[in-house]
Amino acid sequence: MGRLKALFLDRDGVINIDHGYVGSIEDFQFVEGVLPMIRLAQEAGYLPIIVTNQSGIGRGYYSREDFEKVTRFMIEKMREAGIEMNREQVFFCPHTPDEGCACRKPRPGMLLEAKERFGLDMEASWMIGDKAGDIEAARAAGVGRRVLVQPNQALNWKELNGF
Ligand SMILES: O=P(O)(O)OC[C@@H](O)[C@H]1O[C@@H](OP(=O)(O)O)[C@@H](O)[C@@H](O)[C@@H]1O
Ligand SMILES: [Mg+2]
Ligand SMILES: [Zn+2]
Repeated sequence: MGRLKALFLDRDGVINIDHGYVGSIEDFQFVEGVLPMIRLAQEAGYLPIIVTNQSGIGRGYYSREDFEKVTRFMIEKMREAGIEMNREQVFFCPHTPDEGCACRKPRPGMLLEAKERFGLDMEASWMIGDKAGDIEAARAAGVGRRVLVQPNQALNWKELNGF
């Protein structure tokens, strides 16, 4: 039995519309079509894993608790859409760019933490991001397939081999 393969997902601009430092449920709108896409990937054997830069916390725009509230809401909606999702599948970086942390994309820290937690086959895994830094983080973490989407546009995964 091969190790688990992941569908790594950026959050803002991929799962929800990136309005800029989304820190409340009111501002959280799912990108049209993204939930069915994630469900399709899960049915194809991919573990959805969210890796998100949340410098809004470090910048003081919203708190960690605000982020956790939004995350609970997001997970609930994903479950309602038939996706098996829990909090352990969400990794975030609360730091500002100038803190020089290891977890902020384009650094691979969050993806490597997920690899350890779930015993992932990174070569067989995918990354969907809306910024170059998302793709760089995935490449640095050894993720085999990396897709840059237009911000706030869901991808039609039937067109992509592998799903
Ligand atoms: O796309 P992910 O990684 O899920 O999250 C990105 C957000 O944390 C925010 O990242 C910020 O970049 P800076 O962190 O200020 O460079 C800005 O681009 C915001 O518009 C954006 O909402
Ligand atoms: Mg993004
Ligand atoms: Zn960090």
